[in-house]
Amino acid sequence: MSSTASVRHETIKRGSVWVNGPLIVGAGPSGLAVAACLKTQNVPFIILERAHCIASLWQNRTYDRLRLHLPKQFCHLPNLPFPGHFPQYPTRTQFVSYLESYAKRFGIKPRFGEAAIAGRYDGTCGMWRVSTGAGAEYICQWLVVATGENGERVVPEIEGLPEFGGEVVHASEYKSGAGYKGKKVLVVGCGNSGMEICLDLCQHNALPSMVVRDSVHVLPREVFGKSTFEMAVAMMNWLPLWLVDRILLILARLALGNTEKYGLKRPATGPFQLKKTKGKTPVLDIGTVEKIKSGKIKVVSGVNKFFHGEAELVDRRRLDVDAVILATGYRSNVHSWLQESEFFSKDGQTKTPFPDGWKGENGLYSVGFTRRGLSGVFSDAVRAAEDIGRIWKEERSQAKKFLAYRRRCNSQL
Ligand SMILES: Cc1cc2nc3c(=O)[nH]c(=O)nc-3n(C[C@H](O)[C@H](O)[C@H](O)COP(=O)(O)OP(=O)(O)OC[C@H]3O[C@@H](n4cnc5c(N)ncnc54)[C@H](O)[C@@H]3O)c2cc1C
Ligand SMILES: NC(=O)C1=CN([C@@H]2O[C@H](COP(=O)(O)OP(=O)(O)OC[C@H]3O[C@@H](n4cnc5c(N)ncnc54)[C@H](OP(=O)(O)O)[C@@H]3O)[C@@H](O)[C@H]2O)C=CC1
Ligand SMILES: O=C(O)C(=O)Cc1c[nH]c2ccccc12
Repeated sequence: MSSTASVRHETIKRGSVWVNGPLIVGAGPSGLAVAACLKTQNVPFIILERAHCIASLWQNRTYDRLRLHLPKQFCHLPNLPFPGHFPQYPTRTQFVSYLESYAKRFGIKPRFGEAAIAGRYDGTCGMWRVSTGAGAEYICQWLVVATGENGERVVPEIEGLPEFGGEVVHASEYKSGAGYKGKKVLVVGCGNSGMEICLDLCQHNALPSMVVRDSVHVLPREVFGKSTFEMAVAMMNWLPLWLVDRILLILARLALGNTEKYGLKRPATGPFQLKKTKGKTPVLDIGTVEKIKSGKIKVVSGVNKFFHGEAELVDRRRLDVDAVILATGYRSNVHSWLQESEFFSKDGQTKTPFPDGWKGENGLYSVGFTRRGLSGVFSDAVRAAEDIGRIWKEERSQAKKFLAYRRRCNSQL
């Protein structure tokens, strides 16, 4: 007994922080949402954030013209709806100001500049131990992973890119097309980022070409003035997913025409089925398809390699290129710091599908790994906080009983 205690004592660093309540890693929408739900139950917590602000994805790694692309009723966090004057699709600035007031309303004060760099479950003491780049170690009974599905950018290694010579940026560094007037810009990737960046470039009189290396589902953001996403969600209550997908593809054909004619080949699996199984988000079009049809945006095949000022495509064509924007997506960073393989899969997503992927073993939780955007964040945060709150209260009442018992025993001595 005493030897175990001394081993434990030795392995716990002098400056370690024992967390009273859960440790939340990440202060994006997910971290803030779970923190707010804990606050409403008076459960204490510590929240770590690697950046120096909340919601760093939204504040630092998105472009100026970005808006939420799902209607606002699918995007607010628990316990605080968006202000009534917000439009149907709030702007990035509005969303950030909502998150700022959310943090303020619930008194959430993240520890900024603290990136989790290592985390593991210590079976000896039955606690999670998380080290940060700032040199601290946090020891906690509950660990909530809220670092996001988009924690790191995906930057492909394409032959010759270092020799290209022109500007190369990832979509997360792109702010606006203002500096690209008259430039031939190759946008690699045709997800929502690539499509919207091309549109932005067009509107700033640049000359964008968009790489579509395989296939993509493009749906109109609205059909007959109604949100396509909202319609899909309503249909899913009554119809199987394959049928919802069929209907959506018919609507897309009516609204956008045959997009395959313009190089936008559709995947064999339907758009929502693909989102569910592979996490690949369909593009919600806000005008890019029109620009492709009018030839203002060129669709090109995959890139083979780069030369100085040029790109060679898979179809052997050569393009003159002034700048490259890699709209090649993001990945989770969970495996770069958390030593765990039961709950999180190799790609840093949770193994159990929605809505049950929020709880692991030994006090491990995840919020925001549902492949369902902000509506998934809402669902996970409420469930995780309720579960932690319940256990927290049970343990506290047991501890209180124990202390009262000790006091009684002491007074009888
Ligand atoms: C351009 C873009 C637009 C989007 N638009 C929509 C939309 O309209 N609707 C929608 O529903 N979803 C949208 N999404 C999906 C988006 O992921 C969610 O909206 C939302 O940001 C998820 O919140 P999160 O807190 O889980 O992740 P994030 O917003 O990524 O927040 C995670 C936080 O954790 C921090 N962090 C990461 N790693 C560490 C670490 N090791 N230690 C400490 N802190 C760490 C990050 O700095 C960040 O602040 C969009 C995504 C992108 C990229
Ligand atoms: N609110 C909004 O309006 C917006 C929302 N978002 C969301 O942010 C998330 C990330 O979106 P996004 O940044 O577009 O990332 P995505 O992962 O959705 O798309 C990445 C794209 O890059 C392509 N790609 C990756 N590597 C290469 C390569 N080596 N060569 C050629 N193409 C490549 C992919 O092709 P392939 O499919 O073949 O792998 C895919 O087309 C999504 O969930 C999206 O919905 C993004 C922007 C705006
Ligand atoms: O924008 C995103 O990344 C999202 O994850 C939001 C979202 C969740 N489910 C969808 C289905 C179609 C388009 C966007 C989304």
